[in-house]
Amino acid sequence: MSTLITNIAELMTQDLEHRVLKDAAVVVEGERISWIGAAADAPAADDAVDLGGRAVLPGWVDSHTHLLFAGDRTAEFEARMAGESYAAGGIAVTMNATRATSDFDLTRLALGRVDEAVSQGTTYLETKTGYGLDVEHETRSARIASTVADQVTFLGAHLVPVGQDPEEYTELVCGPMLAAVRPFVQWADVFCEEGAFTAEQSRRVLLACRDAGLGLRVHGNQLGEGPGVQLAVELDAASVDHVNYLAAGDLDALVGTWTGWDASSGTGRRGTVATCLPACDLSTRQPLAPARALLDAGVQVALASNCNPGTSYTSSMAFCVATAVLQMRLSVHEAVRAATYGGALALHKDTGNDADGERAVGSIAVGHRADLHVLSAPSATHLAYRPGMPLTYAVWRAGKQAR
Ligand SMILES: N=CN[C@@H](CCC(=O)O)C(=O)O
Ligand SMILES: [Zn+2]
Repeated sequence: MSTLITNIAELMTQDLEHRVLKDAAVVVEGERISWIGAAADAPAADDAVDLGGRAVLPGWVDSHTHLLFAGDRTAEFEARMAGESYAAGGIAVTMNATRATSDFDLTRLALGRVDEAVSQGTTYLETKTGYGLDVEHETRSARIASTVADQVTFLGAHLVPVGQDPEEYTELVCGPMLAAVRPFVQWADVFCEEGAFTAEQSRRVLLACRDAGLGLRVHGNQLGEGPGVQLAVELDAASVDHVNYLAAGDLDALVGTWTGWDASSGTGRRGTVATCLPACDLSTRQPLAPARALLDAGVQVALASNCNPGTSYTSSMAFCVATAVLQMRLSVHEAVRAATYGGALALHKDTGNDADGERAVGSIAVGHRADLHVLSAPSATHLAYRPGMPLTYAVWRAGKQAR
């Protein structure tokens, strides 16, 4: 079954050539894109959809979320808006509420959040554990996460539960907890920050997870200058996320990871993606991550929602893109790229085609997964020009219309 999607005013492919086509069309066949080009040259297909001059982008790739949680932290948010600072301790409030919730309800809550994200144009997403914080509840979160998200990250090292010895807890994470979650996860992450895990504890967790075959990511430099970025670089992590406070040398270290990468062919030695989380920066009143400086220096950047109940209770990638343009000084093309191709790079899903059956996401090209986001607007510029407006008109996810 093939579908011709035509009368596209602007097709922002985010492919390796950064092509933006005008008056374009796309053909979707099964779960894959089988053709793109000028609408006038489009081949016949079984079915046709006329988009009436709207813009099409790749579906958002949200590479950093925490969707496995119950409860609400409105009071903490209100206190923050009244001048309190964010501190990692709030995670314990969500841990208690999450542990007290049934499997059925935790699944329903997570699925509801995925639906919210998809209805706003997200077509591929990662989510993390990290609100269970014992073997039983981390395993349950990982298992449920594997049924609702495209990729799952083990974040047992999110916070040391109150009353536990940090060293003993770190050993638990590296040993029995890791063994129990392993069947359900692809990645491991640590919150390497004052009040959470030290560099030494974080390194121990990441090395154990790497030995178990997991890819690595780090929550780093969110609340102050710290060792997170350097640790991510040292261990060749796929991404370091937050990056609000970069010390002298952090930017250079990140740049250094990309020296073997050929951006024009998408080949070579991958570096560590800097994932910026603008909705979180605003909700915690932290300085916005220096996305402009990172891009200018040659670092690959992703934008993600960091949807979680503490620091960023939104899955709106459009809000992140608008903020990146309006306040972080990215161009619309750069911001959309970071929220699509950048997320795919961070999740190692930027390559793949018919030959290997592992379909790339985050860009529109033949053989890639048919993940398309149609805007109620003639160009992607409207995402920043009309911030906060409901601009998602239609969504195709793996070739199926999801909205
Ligand atoms: N910083 C660490 N983890 C989350 C927040 C967790 C919470 O406060 O519930 C984040 O990415 O911002
Ligand atoms: Zn996070």
